Amino acid sequence: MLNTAPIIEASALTRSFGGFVAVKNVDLKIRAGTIHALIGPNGAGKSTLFNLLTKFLSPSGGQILFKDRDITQMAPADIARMGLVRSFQISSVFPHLSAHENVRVALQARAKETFAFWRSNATLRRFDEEAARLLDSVGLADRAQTKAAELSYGRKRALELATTLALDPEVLLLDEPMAGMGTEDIGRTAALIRSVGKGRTVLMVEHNLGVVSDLSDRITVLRRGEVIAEGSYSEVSADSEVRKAYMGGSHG
Ligand SMILES: Nc1ncnc2c1ncn2[C@@H]1O[C@H](COP(=O)(O)OP(=O)(O)OP(=O)(O)O)[C@@H](O)[C@H]1O
Repeated sequence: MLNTAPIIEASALTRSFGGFVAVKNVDLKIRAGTIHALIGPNGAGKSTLFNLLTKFLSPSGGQILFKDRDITQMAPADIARMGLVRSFQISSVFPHLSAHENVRVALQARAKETFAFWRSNATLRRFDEEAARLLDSVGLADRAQTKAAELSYGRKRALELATTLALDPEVLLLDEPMAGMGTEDIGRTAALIRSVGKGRTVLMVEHNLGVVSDLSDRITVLRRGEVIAEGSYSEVSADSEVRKAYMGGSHG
């Protein structure tokens, strides 16, 4: 799997804010079918790099290829349509709709683009069945009729994942999926990411190194906007530069 072709390939990716270079000449290959994590101390440039790859920020220089197509100048909605979908911090959940309705809305939004006759009863039934299947896959079958606003934090995020999966992404981009979660939700969400990662590519920024070591096939470590190491968890955690970066804490 680690030898599959890169599905995302960034070269010499750079982003400056005024005179400050937050991401500097980053070369990055995300291989198809892998779970790939971006880590590094605070201020290392992880969020900036993630925002560049998901097209929430424009690069100051460099290039991003997705399945060999140049997406450097494309908008987030366009790359989402191509199968590169970002979850957690943007996917919207409607608080007053039930979990089931939220997933159905996401399924309908996707179908609208492909089927002209999506309102037929048979199609609506299919949406209901598919929504139930997706809720089940994220462990929310017994909360299907609960309003999103009434779900616990961890379950809300599981619902966000279900609405993202409704778009059937080829690449799932997760921005700190464990942020703000307690131990129990972390365990459940990690299992969820592993299961939805089967047959897809996952790129995540994550601070919880236990989760990173548990889930990731490959890890890229950033410090001060540059890649300082890449490899498996055991490789990067044995790297002296990585150790130094983490010892340096927030000054990384
Ligand atoms: N919009 C911006 N304007 C100015 N500077 C920015 C902006 N966004 C990020 N930076 C700076 O770029 C550097 C990298 O920030 P970034 O948020 O990408 O790091 P990070 O690795 O995600 O950090 P953390 O782990 O704390 O979230 C920081 O020094 C930050 O202050």
